[in-house]
Amino acid sequence: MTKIAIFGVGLIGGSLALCYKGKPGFTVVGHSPNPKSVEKLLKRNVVDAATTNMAEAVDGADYIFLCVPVGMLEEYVQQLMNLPLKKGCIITDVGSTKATITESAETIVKDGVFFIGGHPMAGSERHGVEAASSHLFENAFYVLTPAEGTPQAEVDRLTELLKTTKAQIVQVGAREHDDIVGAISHLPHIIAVALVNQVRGYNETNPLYQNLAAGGFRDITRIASSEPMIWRDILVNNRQVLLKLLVDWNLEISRFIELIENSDGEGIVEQFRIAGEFRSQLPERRKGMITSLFDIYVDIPDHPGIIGQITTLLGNARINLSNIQIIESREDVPGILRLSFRNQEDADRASELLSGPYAVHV
Ligand SMILES: NC(=O)C1=CN([C@@H]2O[C@H](COP(=O)(O)OP(=O)(O)OC[C@H]3O[C@@H](n4cnc5c(N)ncnc54)[C@H](O)[C@@H]3O)[C@@H](O)[C@H]2O)C=CC1
Ligand SMILES: O=C(O)C(=O)Cc1ccc(O)cc1
Repeated sequence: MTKIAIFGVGLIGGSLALCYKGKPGFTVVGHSPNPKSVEKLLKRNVVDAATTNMAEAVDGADYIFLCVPVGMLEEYVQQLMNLPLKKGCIITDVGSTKATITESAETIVKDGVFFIGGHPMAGSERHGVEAASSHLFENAFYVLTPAEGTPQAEVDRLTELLKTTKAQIVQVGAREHDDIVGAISHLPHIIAVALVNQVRGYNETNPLYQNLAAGGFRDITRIASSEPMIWRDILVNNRQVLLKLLVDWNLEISRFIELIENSDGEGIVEQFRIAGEFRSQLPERRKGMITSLFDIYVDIPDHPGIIGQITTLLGNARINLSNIQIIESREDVPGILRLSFRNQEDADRASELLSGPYAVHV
């Protein structure tokens, strides 16, 4: 029996637990310092066992996943090293930053125990075990950042274990990871929050801002709803990278100020053109940092109750809808409904189910 211990059974820890729970040959133990959380984990059936006792959680564990906020990782590794761990046990984490924990854990971990940094590059703005899903990591990258001294055989062992998540496992240097993820995930979270707060300020004197802010504004600011404590730790931890990125961001904004000041239409067109060209080369349909949802479009006649009918059909078939949006609905034009799913399988099943009664476009 392979024993997996998970510390911090929230969105990511809970999703990992669900990947292994019930699979033959695995037993999953969750840890929380809070007895109420332990009760909740057992009631929700995401783990085989749960405890507030660290020693009990790691007793005989083959793998230990640290899924707590980034600021707590080092302390957890230190506490684990004061406990009797099984020889050959691999400790890994899921933190969104990798340089500091990979470097500090290398100096803390010893005696036949290994630490290998990890970052599943999938998630959402939601948090807590309620938002966990066994499908979360499917088709996403899962980065491992082993320190130089870590034997490749141990990295291979963890890679093999992680195949169950259906993620694509890749190895990247910890510092390189933080540079890249700083640019494609941490900076966008800052920008989304700053943009929402800018509009929130205008809205104080004119509530029409909020009423009209739909569609694109909602889409690009979804990640502004992320869990504050998780992001406090990420931004503070990756501060050196982020300070450089924010300087570059200021340069990008200054460029737009200049283009607009000069009514430089050609320059603006050029900025959109080069951005569009680069963006069109980004991998599609691969779950990334800013999770792509799997969308289908349904033509709907404009009559009352239609949305209820569609969501009931999906619910009866146990297909999880993650978002729903009416794109167009005027008297003279049939409406288009955008239905978003968390994975391709759900999108395909929904498409098949709905294409009987409705016209569906993928
Ligand atoms: N949210 C996301 O989309 C992603 C997050 N991550 C990383 O995963 C880790 C966990 O984040 P999420 O699962 O999103 O957050 P979450 O809030 O859903 O889960 C965090 C877990 O840690 C526990 N926790 C929080 N403070 C604690 C404390 N002081 N002592 C003990 N336990 C504590 C919480 O009870 C919860 O079980 C973070 O390190 C984050 O950087 C990685 C990939 C994606
Ligand atoms: O919600 C989204 O689109 C995200 O980008 C989620 C996310 C948050 C933190 C990570 O380290 C990885 C992924």
